[in-house]
Amino acid sequence: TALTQSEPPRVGLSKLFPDGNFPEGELQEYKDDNAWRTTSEEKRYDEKMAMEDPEVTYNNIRRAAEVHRQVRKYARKFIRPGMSMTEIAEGIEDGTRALVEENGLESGVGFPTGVSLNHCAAHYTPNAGDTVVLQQGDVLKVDFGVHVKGRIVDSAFTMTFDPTYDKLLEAVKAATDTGIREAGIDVRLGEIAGAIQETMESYEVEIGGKLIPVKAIENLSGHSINPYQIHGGKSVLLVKNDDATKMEEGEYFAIETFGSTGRGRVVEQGDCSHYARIVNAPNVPLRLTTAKSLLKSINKNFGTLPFCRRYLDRAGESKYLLALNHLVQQGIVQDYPPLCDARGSMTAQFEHTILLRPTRKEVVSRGEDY
Ligand SMILES: COc1ccc(Cn2nnc3c2[C@](C)(O)CC[C@@H]3OC(=O)NC(C)C)cc1
Ligand SMILES: [Co+2]
Repeated sequence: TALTQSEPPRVGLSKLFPDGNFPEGELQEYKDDNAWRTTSEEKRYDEKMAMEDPEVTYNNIRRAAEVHRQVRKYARKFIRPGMSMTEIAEGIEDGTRALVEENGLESGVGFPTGVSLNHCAAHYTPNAGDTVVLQQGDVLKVDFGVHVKGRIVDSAFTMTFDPTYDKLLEAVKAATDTGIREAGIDVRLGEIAGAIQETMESYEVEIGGKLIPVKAIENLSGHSINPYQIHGGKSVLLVKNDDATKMEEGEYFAIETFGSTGRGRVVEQGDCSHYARIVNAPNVPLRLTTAKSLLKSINKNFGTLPFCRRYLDRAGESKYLLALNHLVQQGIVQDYPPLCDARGSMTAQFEHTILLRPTRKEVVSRGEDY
């Protein structure tokens, strides 16, 4: 039996971690008026919870995080200009499904593999027939998810193949680390946003002899994550605001920031690929028989996890577009078109998933790469 991961990655992690214990992420103490948590009653409670049974509490998401680290390590090696977006997305999905030992809704891909290019920041993955090929000068956002028992790790990084936009990537990586450092129990979302924007906008990029300020994208955000629900309802914006909503103990957050050399604002642009069944969707009677059967397939294969058209193809669905658009119109499925800044601008993203544990923050998706 293999004791190390193969290349391409195909060895399930239960074989690499036979005792079922998966590594803890990076630990950060809470700041200021929550620092007391490190040595308090909660500590014993927290440790008791973690020791109680390795499978319980945080072990599921740590298994998902280890899959994420091993797949992205391979992705950063194999993704090269000249590859199609389909080859890139499927290379990541094949690795994820193998390592997480995909098993229905128990474990698998967390959401569609985002491979947004250049001025597009999020929610692009190729549909069948997409012929786009990665170019040398492209700025590629790789945003993919892994889930174990519905606990989703949402983490993303940006890849380039020449140094032109290094300062943009540096700005976004720094802004995301600021967001992670500022996050904490009882911290206001608006405060974190202000700190993110300040870090992001302290950078500029020199393009063709011109200095361009990096802008935080004002209508994108990080978000809370619930079991089987990628967006838990709380948004961590990237620009200063007075949202007094607080982060709470036990919550999971995707801390992601997006920087741009353009407007600093995205609009919906291009064909939709990303969808998700709405949690507590209205139980409207569906007249369209094809919509009824498509909804059954969505519930069976994804539940409320986001999916894309390629995943419907893979599940054996065909000629489903009319039915899918009907489910969107009826408010049963939400569509998420690609989100793009101005043509000619460049956007970058870095993202981690953090756990607000009683005694400390755990950056569960942290790796040696970012
Ligand atoms: C359908 O597949 C997905 C996959 C991930 C998500 C998670 N998410 N939810 N919202 C966003 C995201 C992304 C993909 O992180 C990118 C940023 C985007 O922020 C945003 O729009 N914020 C406004 C509400 C202000 C959602 C759906
Ligand atoms: Co993400």
